[in-house]
Amino acid sequence: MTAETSGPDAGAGGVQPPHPAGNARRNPGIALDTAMFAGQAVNRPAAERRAASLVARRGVKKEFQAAWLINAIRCIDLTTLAGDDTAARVARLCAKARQPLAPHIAEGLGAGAMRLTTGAVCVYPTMVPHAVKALAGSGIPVASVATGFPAGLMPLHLRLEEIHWAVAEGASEIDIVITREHVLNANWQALYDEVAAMRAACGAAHLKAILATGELQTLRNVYAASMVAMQAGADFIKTSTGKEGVNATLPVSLVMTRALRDYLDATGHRIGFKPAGGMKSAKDALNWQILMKEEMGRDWLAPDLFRIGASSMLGDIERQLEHHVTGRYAASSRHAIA
Ligand SMILES: O=C[C@H](O)COP(=O)(O)O
Repeated sequence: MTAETSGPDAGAGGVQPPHPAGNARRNPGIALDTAMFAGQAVNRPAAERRAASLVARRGVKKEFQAAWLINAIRCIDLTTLAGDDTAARVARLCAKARQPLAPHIAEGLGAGAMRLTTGAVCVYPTMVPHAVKALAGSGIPVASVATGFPAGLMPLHLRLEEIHWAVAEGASEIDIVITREHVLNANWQALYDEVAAMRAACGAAHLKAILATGELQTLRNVYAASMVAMQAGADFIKTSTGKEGVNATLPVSLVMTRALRDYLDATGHRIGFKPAGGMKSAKDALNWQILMKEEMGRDWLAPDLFRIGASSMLGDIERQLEHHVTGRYAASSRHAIA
């Protein structure tokens, strides 16, 4: 039997207004401690079964779906990471981040007065100045990918310089990529040192560590890389760049949330989670929120601890919400982001 779940903030009196970016109290990191993951085996079939059963058993009641989808919007890092990005495309994306729903939909949902925005806008470094300009006064953070995104295969001093540049241009969140080879060679010290150096380069900007889990070969590696990134001071751990062959999946996300829990138990520090890559549907938005609520609790349903990295999910969410309001579906082209 399906155990349905209520609204995302049902215990706190409805959907909350947007949060400022990042945790109030940042993860300072700890010394590298391989004992926290060395003996950690991960049973893939068990992780797959648990992930499948979570979303199968924990449906979202129809009357609460709109609230969950609105909550997903405030957690989206609205993203464009394409070779043909332009200032004009970024400006259109930022306009969408400021007003993610058409006014008749927001009003129909009773959210017209709520200052609903996406969690952030995420772009390549040279697009940061355009995003900063377009988002001025909105309070919406600009996130920049950096460190040779998506592969990261460039000298460390250049990757750190890229972080400095993006921060100087106004990015307040930096999505870094790790060197996958360090994980594949179990060179934990090298991984720790590079993420710690990146965290230092970020200064006040928050660091999201992209693990590129589709290239880490095993779930055991995913768990270990998650733990090392957190030990080195990551504010968020993020699944994927969106450019790997396999991007965000629920079983991988489950393993990463278990690492978040273990790190919290060991250190008292709350780290955020960002699934990203290939997440396109409103159903994805619901599934990942169910995972967060079941594995981490309601605190991980807010943008200071949960983001969804997506370039093309908002259109489907808007479509579903329009259906909720009007009882019919509009053509998806009517909700194009840019
Ligand atoms: O960080 C965000 C991802 O690059 C977005 O991936 P996507 O284009 O598959 O939505």
